[in-house]
Formats: sequence, structure tokens, C-alpha cells
Amino acid sequence: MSFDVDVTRRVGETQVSARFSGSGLIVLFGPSGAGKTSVLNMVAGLLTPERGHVRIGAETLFDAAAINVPPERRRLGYVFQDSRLFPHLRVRENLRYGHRLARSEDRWMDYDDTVRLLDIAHLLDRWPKGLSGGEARRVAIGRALLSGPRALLLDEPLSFLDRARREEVLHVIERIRDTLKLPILYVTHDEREVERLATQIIEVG
Ligand SMILES: Nc1ncnc2c1ncn2[C@@H]1O[C@H](COP(=O)(O)OP(=O)(O)OP(=O)(O)O)[C@@H](O)[C@H]1O
Repeated sequence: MSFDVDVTRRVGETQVSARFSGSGLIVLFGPSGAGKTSVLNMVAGLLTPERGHVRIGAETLFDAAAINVPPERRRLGYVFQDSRLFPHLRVRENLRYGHRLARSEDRWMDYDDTVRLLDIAHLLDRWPKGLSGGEARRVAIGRALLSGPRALLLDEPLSFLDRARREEVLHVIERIRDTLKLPILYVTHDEREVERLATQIIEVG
């Protein structure tokens, strides 16, 4: 499965555009304010492009002429820069939210495996507001994986993580890229992450 994206839109004073296609892990790279998050939002359906298209595999999610699939039907696992866990749900329920919505044939991560992989078993009864930045990030990644996505959108997923945890999450992302072969759109400023992960680098701005 691969991305085929060509989007353009004015956001505030900035003309944001990006064009790329391919599979693997595509890094969106560029200075702060260039529009990387806006590109993720256009792929996710949270921001409507003025022109262009968004296709993943054989499915068209957006085509300026006629098609605009709503975000909740795009089956994309989005890990936001600020995690955005549901504040009224404990960690366990945040994780189960996406898992319950996913059709059983779309689920490729098991709940217990996800909890183990991200080392969040001790957090399951906690409320999001009591989590550190790194803990919240791991829960957000788990929630995205459990929703059975056809692609992942990761906005600086390793920020707030300490070195040991970064290494573990990097392994998870590599596994998703190489074993599950899920296309990943990845925003980062960190050149080490780019070197290690990128199949393709797209300059934004
Ligand atoms: N709601 C908004 N109204 C007006 N301008 C906005 C809005 N959202 C974003 N912008 C502007 O659009 C531009 C692109 O923002 P965006 O968040 O996509 O950039 P980015 O490359 O992801 O930045 P960063 O790396 O700092 O997260 C920025 O100049 C930003 O100030």
C-alpha cells in the first residue's frame, strides 16, 4: 500500500503544498511553520485542500472534484504533536476506544501486545492529565495502532521521550514499516530520525 498525495491550501499567511507518492516511511521535513502539520491534517481530512488529491492504495480519500471522505472513515492512525488523549477517559478506555471501533478484520495489533510493546501496563488506570509528556505519547501511539489503521500519521512522535524510550518506540516504528508494511507519514526536525527511518524525504516550504 502506498501514498499518492498532492495537496495545496492557504493556511493563514502561508501557502502550504506538498506532492509525493510512494510506500514505506515518508518524512515531511522543513522549517517550523512551513506547513508540515497542515499537510498531515489535509491527509487526515481535518483540513480541506483547495486542490489536489489524497489516495492511499487503491482508495481515493479526497479529490477536489468530487470526493471528501470524512476523517473518521479514512482509517488513519494519527498521533498528534500534543497527544490529544480523551481527558474524560482513563488510559485503558483511551486505548480501547479505537480498538472497539475497528472492524475485526482491520485489527492487526492485539491489545495486550500493544500494552507490552509500549510498556504502559502500569498506566492503564490513570487519567490523561496525570501523565508525563512521554507517557501520554506512548498511550497515543498505542491508541493509533489499536484502531486498525491502513496508514499512520506521526507528528514528531519521539518528542518528550527519554533516550531509552525513544529507542523502543523507534523499534516499534521500524517494525510497522518493515514487517507490517504500513505506509507512514512522519514529521520530525531530528536528522538522526530522518537518517534511520526515512524511505523518502519530502521538503515542505
Ligand atoms: N488556524 C490557523 N490560522 C492561521 N494560521 C495558521 C493556523 N494554523 C496554522 N497556521 C499557520 O500556518 C503555517 C503552517 O503551520 P503548521 O503547523 O502546518 O507548520 P509546521 O511546519 O507543522 O510547523 P511546526 O514544525 O512548528 O509544528 C504557520 O505559519 C502557522 O502559523
